[in-house]
Amino acid sequence: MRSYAVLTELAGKLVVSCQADAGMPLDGESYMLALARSVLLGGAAGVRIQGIHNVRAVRAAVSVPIIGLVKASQPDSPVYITSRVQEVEALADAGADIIAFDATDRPRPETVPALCQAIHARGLAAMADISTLAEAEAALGAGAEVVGTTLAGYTDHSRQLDGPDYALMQDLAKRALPFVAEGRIWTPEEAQRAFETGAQFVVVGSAITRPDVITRRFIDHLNQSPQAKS
Ligand SMILES: CC(=O)N[C@H](C=O)[C@@H](O)[C@H](O)[C@H](O)COP(=O)(O)O
Repeated sequence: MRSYAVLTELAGKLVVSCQADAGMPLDGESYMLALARSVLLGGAAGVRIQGIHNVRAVRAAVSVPIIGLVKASQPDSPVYITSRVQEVEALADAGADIIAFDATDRPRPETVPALCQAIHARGLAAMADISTLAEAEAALGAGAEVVGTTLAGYTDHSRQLDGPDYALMQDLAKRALPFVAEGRIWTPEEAQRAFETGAQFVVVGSAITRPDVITRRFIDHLNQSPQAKS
């Protein structure tokens, strides 16, 4: 496995995912750039950015590491995070330093080794988004530098949890497999626990950059309280 300076640079640090679903009010490159600049002001060491135009816009303005990905639904396949070599090429052209791709064990348009090879051919680091230990082992065996717990709870065959999947992190740590903690991390304490469990770095998204989701959590909680107005 090659070593990538960008992974060393992020070790022990917080990366913030800046994403908006298609059609949401923050869906637009100027908004993504503003979010990226804001989280960097707050001390994020890097950003995770979805979409070619967003990666290009953020790359032009910031020098921190960018984890790039493309979300695109595929015909006859449930995978939607970077699943094609042509997406890898476009992310590399746009200036990503690390490319995140779906490495789950599901029908896919192109294989995990083919994606890793395409990422490495551009001199970039491969971050395999996985949902289980077996997927992590397969992806690292196929050449990925690091796995992300990103898709734990988002495949039918993985543990469905409300919070971060620490059991998966522990399994990865026990086997000394390099991993990034990502997915449903809502508090600084949860991020700290992920580091204590052995994460190389931690990625937080919704808790910082999705005001609609954050607001909904407040509303849902308040609606459950006896004082709530119906
Ligand atoms: C499952 C999936 O599609 N995850 C996506 C991956 O890029 C993003 O929608 C998440 O926001 C990101 O993983 C960060 O996670 P959280 O927002 O829970 O902190």
